[in-house]
Amino acid sequence: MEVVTNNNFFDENEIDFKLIKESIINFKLWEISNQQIEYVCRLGSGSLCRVYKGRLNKKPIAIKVFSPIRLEEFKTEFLMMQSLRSSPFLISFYGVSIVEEPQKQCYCIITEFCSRDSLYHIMTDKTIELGWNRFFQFSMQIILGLQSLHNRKPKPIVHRDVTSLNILVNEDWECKISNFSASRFNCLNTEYINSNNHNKSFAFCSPESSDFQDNDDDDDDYDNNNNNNFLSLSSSSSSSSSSSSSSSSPPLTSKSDIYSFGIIMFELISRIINGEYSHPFSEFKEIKNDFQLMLSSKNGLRPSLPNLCPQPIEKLYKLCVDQSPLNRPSCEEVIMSLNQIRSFYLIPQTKKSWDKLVLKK
Ligand SMILES: Nc1ncnc2c1ncn2[C@@H]1O[C@H](COP(=O)(O)OP(=O)(O)OP(=O)(O)O)[C@@H](O)[C@H]1O
Repeated sequence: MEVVTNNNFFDENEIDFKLIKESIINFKLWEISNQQIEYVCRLGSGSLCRVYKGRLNKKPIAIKVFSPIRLEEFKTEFLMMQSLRSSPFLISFYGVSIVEEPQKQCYCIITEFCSRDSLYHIMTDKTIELGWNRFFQFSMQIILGLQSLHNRKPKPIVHRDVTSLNILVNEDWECKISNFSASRFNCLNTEYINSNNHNKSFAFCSPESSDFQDNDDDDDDYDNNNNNNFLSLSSSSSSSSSSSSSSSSPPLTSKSDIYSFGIIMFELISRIINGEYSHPFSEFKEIKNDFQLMLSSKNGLRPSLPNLCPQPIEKLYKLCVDQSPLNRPSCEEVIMSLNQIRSFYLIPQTKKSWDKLVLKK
């Protein structure tokens, strides 16, 4: 019998699933038997997975099923989720499971279920009325979620794919930051830029995301200035994506997440004042593809807020999407600002004039 020696070729019958499972750190610790899970219906699908609603011990859950070719993404998301510290504004992680099919094993991440879908879905639903109270509530919850990532000890986490699609909202209208599969800590290398997987997120990518020059020295200065010690997959995971060394990656830090938060502010503000959702950058008809979008944001172009936007909110938005990461506020500063602006809004005279700006159906 001919022996096939090419490593790229394998007979599916010979895949040792047990070995794969054992190679995933802490899998057994977090494993939930598939028999305990009841599947209810399909919720949606992303670029990496299919998502189902299910039940575990009668409690509603979301089951994110990764196809076998997405094993690396599964490992990344699993690594991130097990290292999250509990926060009401981060999606709660319950465990992992395996769906067994003949010659095929799909790995699943089990999380809490968010019945109102994503913040994006809420903003695009014209039947939902959004006013300034929701603006303050959602913005505060998102920034508190980010703060718990950025302040994680001993190693902080940068999400790096903060978009309104990745903010899920539960029955009680609480925002939960989710989808950590893109939280590769060296994500913005060429592989990421060229990937179709994340094409929805370009409008949320900070301008420094498209830097490719080797700027190790800058990285050091930047990290010193920001007291950053961000968890890096290159040191904490065996993921293949980490092999592209951080030496050629731009200095992406918590301030990249703040930029993305600023773009979510734009989405909320324009939805509240205009009464309908506008995609960030969609006003610029000359921008036809993601490359042009990245180039334009690198050249300082930003989605423009409605003319009537209250000035303190506009000021905070502009700071968050500042060209220089160093000028962008930290989560603590955003929280302080939001609290001050909200107190100002609650003064009856201000409230009356700001509420007049909200377009009601
Ligand atoms: N916990 C949850 N509760 C309710 N719906 C969820 C939950 N998790 C995911 N979904 C739904 O499934 C969709 C896809 O999930 P998710 O964004 O995690 O997939 P993905 O493949 O990682 O996405 P992307 O294409 O951004 O990489 C979400 O937009 C949402 O509609």
